[in-house]
Amino acid sequence: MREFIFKANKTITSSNINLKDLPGSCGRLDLVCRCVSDSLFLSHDIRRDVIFYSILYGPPNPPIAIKFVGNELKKVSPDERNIAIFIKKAIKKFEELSEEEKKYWNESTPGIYVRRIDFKDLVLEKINEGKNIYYLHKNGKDVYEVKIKNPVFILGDHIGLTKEDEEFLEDKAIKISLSPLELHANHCIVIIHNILDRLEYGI
Ligand SMILES: C[S@@+](CC[C@H](N)C(=O)[O-])C[C@H]1O[C@@H](n2cnc3c(N)ncnc32)[C@H](O)[C@@H]1O
Repeated sequence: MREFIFKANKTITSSNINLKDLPGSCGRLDLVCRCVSDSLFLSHDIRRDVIFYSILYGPPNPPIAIKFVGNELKKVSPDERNIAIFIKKAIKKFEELSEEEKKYWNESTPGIYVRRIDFKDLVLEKINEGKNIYYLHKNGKDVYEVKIKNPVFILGDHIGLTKEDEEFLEDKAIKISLSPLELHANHCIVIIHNILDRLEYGI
């Protein structure tokens, strides 16, 4: 199983999503959609061994976490607009829940769940599940020097993680680098998949 957590610092937490303005008024929702697409979709297929989380921290009601489960997804297609429609449905579902219900994962459409949980608590949950946490960062240890097992990969958005998040991860995550260059988060996901695919196929 490969898992990804993408922290979206500015992404809208209301279902009032303008599908014609994902980067602007939706607070870089386009980045979230690209990460969903690149983590879960193959050509004419879905990666069933992937769970992708994004935690949205934009106004008006943060944080909202959305989970995409590869082996349960139905009807979602890889284009940004289609994914944004499903995120809009998930946030609408969230808005209709009671405060108690919001504490747990609630399915909005097949394979897509929504919940109130912050970044740190989600990371702690993953550690409790026995996962290993890898924080993707340009200045980390070279990826080829690290043994990746049972992974959850943490990615920042255009702003990156806060200093506080990084301090929190300090003793919980292995910081790994894919390149000396600053890459887009969705491109990092593609590279990680390729490295792990090649290992799995013994190449
Ligand atoms: C556009 S970058 C973030 C840039 C932001 N200004 C910063 O300083 O963190 C988006 C995310 O991709 C990941 N990333 C970017 N370049 C990387 C690299 N060379 N190796 C590993 N991860 C990288 C990091 O998780 C980063 O937070």
